[in-house]
Amino acid sequence: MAEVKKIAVIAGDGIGPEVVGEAIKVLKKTEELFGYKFELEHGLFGGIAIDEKGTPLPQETLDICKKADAVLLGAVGGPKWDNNPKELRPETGLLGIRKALGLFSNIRPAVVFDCLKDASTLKPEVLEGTDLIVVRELTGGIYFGEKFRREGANGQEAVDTCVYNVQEVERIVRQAFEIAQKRSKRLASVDKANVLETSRLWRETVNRIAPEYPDVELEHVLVDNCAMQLLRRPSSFDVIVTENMFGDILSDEAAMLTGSIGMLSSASLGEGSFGLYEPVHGSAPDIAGQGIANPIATILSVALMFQLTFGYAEAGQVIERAVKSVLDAGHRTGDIAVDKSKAIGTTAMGDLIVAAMSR
Ligand SMILES: NC(=O)C1=CN([C@@H]2O[C@H](COP(=O)(O)OP(=O)(O)OC[C@H]3O[C@@H](n4cnc5c(N)ncnc54)[C@H](O)[C@@H]3O)[C@@H](O)[C@H]2O)C=CC1
Ligand SMILES: CC(C)CC(=O)C(=O)O
Ligand SMILES: [Mg+2]
Repeated sequence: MAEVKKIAVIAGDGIGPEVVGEAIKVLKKTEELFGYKFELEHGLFGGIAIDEKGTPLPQETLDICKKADAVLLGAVGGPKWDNNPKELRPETGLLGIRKALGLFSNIRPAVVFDCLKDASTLKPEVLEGTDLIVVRELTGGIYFGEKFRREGANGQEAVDTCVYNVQEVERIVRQAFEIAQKRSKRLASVDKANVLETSRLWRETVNRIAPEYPDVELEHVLVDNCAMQLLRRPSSFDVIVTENMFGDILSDEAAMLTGSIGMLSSASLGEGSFGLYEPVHGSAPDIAGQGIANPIATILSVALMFQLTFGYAEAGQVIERAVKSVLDAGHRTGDIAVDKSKAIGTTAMGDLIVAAMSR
């Protein structure tokens, strides 16, 4: 009898419940195929938690997450709550849950499926062979630094501070080197060391650690140049490691190599095997409730959960193969369809992927 794995399921807002629903079908199919047992416990988070509990991150949701082996998250936020920053600020929402669960590392793979090259704005020959991972520091930097307003000589001023300590840089950089060692052994460290003191500390730390990983070829790339090179030579990148805000921006850019942000999965990890898995995209209020969201990012996040938290490598591959075969067969949600009139909906895409799952 397989050990029961506890998964906290936080569907969230907007398209969150729609895409998470399809990921749950994939979990159930995996139980059937492999005899695994998943115990799902649902928690409220984000706008829906404000509406029902008066706070975006209720203690009981945090407790459900802390008791679980992994968390599956949809997305949170939307105009109803974003317009009132006191209710759903990132600090009390996404940033709060990441910090509370000690998730300092965000792994965002961007893999270009051959059959989706037509969905990208880049030329197919530029995209050829693109398969990269952005490793983003997740609980430090400017998103977590002190922020305040003050009266200046020319009116109100706003201040955001960016702070990194050496230990925060070391742990994410080591993780990135280790990931690179298991892949093509190429690591690009992205910073703005020509301007920012935090980036100088970042680069010094990377250079100090690099000799411990002599088999990994290291390049330093300034973030503005990296934004350009991602479009010019995406396939030359293997693992990119960078600080919180740069990683946030570059991973959305990398999403467009794959054709749509609806394709990008992510894992947020801490020291142990516990992880939070979510699509890179947000709650997409513009398409919520229409049944047209692409569930693939969330489904691929389940594959990451199997690989990185549960050690169910084969089950992860079964999901990835199923996604590929459905796309190869020409099925597309609207975001990746060239001919939008032939696009299928969220549920149909989920059903096709489940039907294609086999050992
Ligand atoms: N992890 C999370 O929960 C995140 C939440 N947000 C929140 O989400 C809300 C909307 O933010 P936006 O800036 O609009 O970003 P977004 O990622 O929700 O949407 C950007 C664009 O991509 C499209 N899109 C996103 N996911 C898609 C999918 N699965 N299938 C097809 N199309 C998809 C949307 O329709 C929209 O046109 C905001 O409240 C924001 O704070 C934003 C980013 C991450
Ligand atoms: C609160 C933001 C940092 C969310 C976001 O854009 C992300 O994590 O990708
Ligand atoms: Mg983002």
